[in-house]
Amino acid sequence: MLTVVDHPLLKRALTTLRDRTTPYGAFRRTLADVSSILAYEALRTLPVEPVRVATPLEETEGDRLAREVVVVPVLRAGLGLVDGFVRYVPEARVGHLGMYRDEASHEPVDYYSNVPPQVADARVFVVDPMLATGGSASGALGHLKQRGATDLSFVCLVAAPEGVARLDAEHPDVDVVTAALDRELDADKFIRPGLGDAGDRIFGTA
Ligand SMILES: O=P(O)(O)OC[C@H]1O[C@H](OP(=O)(O)OP(=O)(O)O)[C@H](O)[C@@H]1O
Ligand SMILES: O=c1cc[nH]c(=O)[nH]1
Ligand SMILES: [Mg+2]
Repeated sequence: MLTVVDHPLLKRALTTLRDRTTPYGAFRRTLADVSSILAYEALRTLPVEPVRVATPLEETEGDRLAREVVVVPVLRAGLGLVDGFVRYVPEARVGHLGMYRDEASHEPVDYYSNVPPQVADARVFVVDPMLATGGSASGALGHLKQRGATDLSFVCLVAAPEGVARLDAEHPDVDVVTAALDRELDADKFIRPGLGDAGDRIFGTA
């Protein structure tokens, strides 16, 4: 299932991120704000279970999270979406998957993996700002399923129709949450209108 999050503050922030004149410091700060809004929406489906709590006046029923949360950024750009998740769920574990997209073939190349064993029993959120061809996201989700994950969501900032279709075909069980569904991929497999190379814009490497 695809959810395009609709919020005026998210729309304004996304416009700042699309703007080619936004410098990387402001880009990073704005992406941290965006990560809170996306995390808030993506975490909406977390299961809770009852717990007794004593107020200063009496005992009553409350809620606690029923499952562990694991957040897995796809390096590098996914790091920009971790803040919001760990702000709301400070006890969340964070795994890392290193992948870059080969410039000629556009296929993802794996270079790092450090995933907590608890993924098998956790609600797992894979985060990466850009879902373009879907190769990186599909590879990341496949890797986590091999490690035992069964309850996965993919959270991004900008999605291309081609990437959404690929996840739908290869990982129909995974919910996708995005701030925007853009028009198309160009000949270089960049998202149009998009925001350019997310990693370079976050880290100032262009
Ligand atoms: O859907 P795809 O076609 O696979 O493209 C999306 C991937 O490309 C970008 O990463 P990039 O390869 O630029 O690495 P970086 O984060 O280190 O910049 C982006 O952050 C995704 O991981
Ligand atoms: O538009 C795109 C496509 C892939 N990766 C990016 O960072 N941007
Ligand atoms: Mg990049």
